[in-house]
Amino acid sequence: MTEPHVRMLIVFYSRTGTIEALARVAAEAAREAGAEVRLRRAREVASVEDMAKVEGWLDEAHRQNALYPAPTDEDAEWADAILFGTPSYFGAPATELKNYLDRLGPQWKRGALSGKVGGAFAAASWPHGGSEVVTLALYAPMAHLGMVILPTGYTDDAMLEAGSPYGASAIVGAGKGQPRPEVLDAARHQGRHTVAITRALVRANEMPSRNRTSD
Ligand SMILES: Cc1cc2nc3c(=O)[nH]c(=O)nc-3n(C[C@H](O)[C@H](O)[C@H](O)COP(=O)(O)O)c2cc1C
Repeated sequence: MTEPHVRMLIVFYSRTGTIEALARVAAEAAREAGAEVRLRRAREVASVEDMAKVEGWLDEAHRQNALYPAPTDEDAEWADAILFGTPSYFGAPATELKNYLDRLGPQWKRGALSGKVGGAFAAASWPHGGSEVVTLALYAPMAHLGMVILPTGYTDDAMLEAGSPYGASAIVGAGKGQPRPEVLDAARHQGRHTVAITRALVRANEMPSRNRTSD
């Protein structure tokens, strides 16, 4: 039997590269599992003047924005599965990512995302710095959009080592740098797992937004 084609959108916001690293390996693993992946970085909403007050922010934004297109509403409609990645900012998801979600009103109205698989992953400086909270916070908009929320659970040892039952999660500490290999494994697992479950729904013809014939 031919495997159904799975389309995955990964939308992330990352200021210093941690979430970017998780998003990249999740995308890589999803592609290896046969999915077509669009990797998109939500754009800044702060003014250039305010960004300039934070060391390195503008440089990182330029670097990452040259690599990843901004997410569009068409990306969300195209996808069968969407993974959202965000840092914890005072225990809440990044405004930049939320701003993308907040532009999906027309899609919500048409039920255009209903039945699509959704998941989230996060990063924080400290073990209790909010990575689980922000992952769960993203479940609410996914529910409003009618998505099939997919936690990772402990479906792989990688989630015991470095994830949470909700999704991959990086603790970066005071310094910056690449996430630990265990964290990258958890993100890879989340990418693969999301493709497997999405593929099953596509195969079962349980992807309402794919079957829609008119608005
Ligand atoms: C405005 C702001 C608020 C933050 N609040 C928290 C926090 O409440 N708890 C925490 O552990 N880390 C906090 N951090 C650290 C970020 O979560 C951390 O730098 C981020 O997860 C790294 O991801 P990135 O490299 O993808 O940007 C905050 C960072 C910023 C800029």
